[in-house]
Amino acid sequence: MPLQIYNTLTRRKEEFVPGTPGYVGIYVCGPTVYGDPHLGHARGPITYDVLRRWLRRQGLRVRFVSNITDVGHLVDDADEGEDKIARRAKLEQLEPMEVAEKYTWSYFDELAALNVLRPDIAPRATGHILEQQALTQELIAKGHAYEANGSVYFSVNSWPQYGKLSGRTPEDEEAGARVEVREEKRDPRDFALWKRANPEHLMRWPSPWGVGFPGWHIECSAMSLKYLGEGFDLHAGGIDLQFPHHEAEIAQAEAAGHAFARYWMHHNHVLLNGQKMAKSTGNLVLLSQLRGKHEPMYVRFYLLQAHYRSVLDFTDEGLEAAKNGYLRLLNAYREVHHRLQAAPSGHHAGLEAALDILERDFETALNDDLNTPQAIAALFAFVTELNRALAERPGRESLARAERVFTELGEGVLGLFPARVLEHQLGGELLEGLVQMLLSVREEARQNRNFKLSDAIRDRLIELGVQVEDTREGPKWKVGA
Ligand SMILES: Nc1ncnc2c1ncn2[C@@H]1O[C@H](COP(=O)(O)OP(=O)(O)OP(=O)(O)O)[C@@H](O)[C@H]1O
Ligand SMILES: [Zn+2]
Repeated sequence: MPLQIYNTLTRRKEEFVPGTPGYVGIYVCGPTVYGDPHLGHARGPITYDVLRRWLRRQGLRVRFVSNITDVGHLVDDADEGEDKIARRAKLEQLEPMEVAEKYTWSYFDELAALNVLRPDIAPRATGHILEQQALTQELIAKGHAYEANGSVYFSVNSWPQYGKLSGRTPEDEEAGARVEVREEKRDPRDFALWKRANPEHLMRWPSPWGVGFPGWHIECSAMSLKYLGEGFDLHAGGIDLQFPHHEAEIAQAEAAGHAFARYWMHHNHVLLNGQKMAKSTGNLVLLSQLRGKHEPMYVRFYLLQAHYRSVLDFTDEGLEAAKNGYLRLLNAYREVHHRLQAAPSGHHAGLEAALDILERDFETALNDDLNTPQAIAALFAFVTELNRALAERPGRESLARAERVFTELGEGVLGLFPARVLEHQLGGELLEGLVQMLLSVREEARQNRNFKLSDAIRDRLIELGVQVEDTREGPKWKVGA
């Protein structure tokens, strides 16, 4: 069965067919960069990273675009209030651009530690002011936007399709609209494309409507169309963005006459104590905190063990369990690698059959709306069969295939075994072997009453920071005091 994904636009699973054979364009809404990234911020990037790797494995060329919001996102997510970045700049006594730069890098650094591939293009909103103004002008020219006091608003009333993504009706909106509405809006549902800047507003640009700054939603319509073109394949983001952000993105693009994304994916939230993890509420676990305590691959594995469309309530115990599961897979991978070094030529029918099943089940799982928990379950089932086969000393050809499958599916698609982890493990093994070898030479020297040599070995190890303790079970060592 070919790849099916759940398309929020049609509310059902659909076969994913790229608009241009062989090529896929993906746009993912990135963060507003005014704070250190939390665990919730990693879920989308890891989900769409697996999708990207999976599509690449089918031989498709993927252009992956994910933006950085560095202007225009106001504190209350609506059209009033301070800019989130400008507010942080005041608090930290930095330039708004310094804030954006600082948190853009902390975001990318954390994602790199999680083995998330960098986007092909990571456009910043402030670098695309002209494109946003041009789209705003197209909307005014077509009668879907109007200027009022130096701001420009999208006229929701002029676009009956508004609501098609979220399924919200105008009645829902009227009822939900905030009471105090800016008088310059003709309809409470209208949203800003361009905002007049008050004198104290730091981030400001000239425009045909006076000095101001872009609204939050317009950046994504403008930048996705610029880099991926009309009717691009897939747009993704967190479920909280479905309304109003994505609804507005669609309206802006389509009302201006541009075909927009054909598939929409939304990942569900990571929760903490039952509430959405969010910067604005401070209900969060920072990725940097987790990195201080755990190997980042445990975190990646933890997130992939849940399906992206279900909520995930974070707990330390859950992460601990994920660590054990991850190590089970890693140890199996290492064991295969280790056995391969000295195995004689030969095939093992049981192992080959288990590999056939793994490849089939893994593919079925990912093609079913990126079912990563099921793909991981296929890996676990394989490891059980592998351990059984290993007791029968399988030959080189079968072991080599097992290693290749681990590399291609475990690392290539799920991104769970970067070279860093394997080298660390292999480096650790080598170190253990070398120190043990020195300690046994020292033991032998002692038995031969060659104390000069045994003391010299101990002293040299101490100089290198290796502490040796003689216990009843033999010498033990550790690094550090
Ligand atoms: N708890 C979460 N779980 C999953 N995805 C999240 C979570 N929080 C944010 N995201 C996603 O991360 C991306 C960046 O969002 P954003 O910068 O608005 O984060 P935020 O922490 O929710 O900020 P704020 O609290 O200011 O709204 C969006 O795609 C958003 O849906
Ligand atoms: Zn967006």
